[in-house]
Amino acid sequence: MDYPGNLFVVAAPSGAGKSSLVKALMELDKQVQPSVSHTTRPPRGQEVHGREYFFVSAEEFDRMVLDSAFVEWANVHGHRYGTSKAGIEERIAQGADVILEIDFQGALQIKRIFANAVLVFILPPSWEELRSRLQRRGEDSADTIELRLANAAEEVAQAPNFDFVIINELFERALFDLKAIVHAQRLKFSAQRRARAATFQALHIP
Ligand SMILES: Nc1nc2c(ncn2[C@@H]2O[C@H](COP(=O)(O)OP(=O)(O)O)[C@@H](O)[C@H]2O)c(=O)[nH]1
Ligand SMILES: Nc1ncnc2c1ncn2[C@@H]1O[C@H](COP(=O)(O)OP(=O)(O)O)[C@@H](O)[C@H]1O
Repeated sequence: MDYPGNLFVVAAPSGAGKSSLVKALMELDKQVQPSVSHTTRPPRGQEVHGREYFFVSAEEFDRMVLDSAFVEWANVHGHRYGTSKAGIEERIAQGADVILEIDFQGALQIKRIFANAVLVFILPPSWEELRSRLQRRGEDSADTIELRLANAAEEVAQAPNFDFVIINELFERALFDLKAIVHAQRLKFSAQRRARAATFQALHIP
């Protein structure tokens, strides 16, 4: 299905900086809207229900799975996370660009469903820096940080399956790269849509 809006998917190991980059991108580019996922993880300090996530019980998540409410969902670091169909399909159908901050399993599921989705993987500059960012963020217990670091190797191994990889060393540089990717892909897709429409018109295909 070809929608007028575009889907961008950003994945990264925990602490690499994806939430900070996506938030900064949306401040610079008002055409990009967030997809708010549902999760069974409890909220962190400043997180607000409906802003970072919809925080739901395991039972509610089960119900949504049974109702086929998710376009994709996955188990990540011991909790379940899912992207609701309602959250994205209507908006890309109306021409908005939607950005999903999800794990690699979800990203690859999205690419199977929406072949035009643009997958971006964010890498930290080193393992040491990843650990110190998680510690500096100060939102997770030591055990949670260790679990996230232990899972990071498997996640990083998926980077080659993505369309673009950004190393988030200097924040402003990484933000520039993300902005450039979104801008270039948007131009490419809109040129393709125009070319397709012109071809259909020339061939009198309704
Ligand atoms: N598959 C999938 N992954 C998600 C979704 N929402 C968030 N995630 C991922 O779940 C992982 C944990 O997210 P979170 O608990 O917010 O921790 P953070 O990555 O340290 O900020 C991250 O890799 C997120 O990208 C979703 O809807 N689907
Ligand atoms: N380029 C960077 N240099 C230094 N610190 C960064 C950089 N990018 C993000 N951070 C910090 O690292 C921590 C983790 O970033 P966050 O966006 O929460 O990561 P993620 O969403 O990938 O888990 C935050 O405290 C954030 O301010």
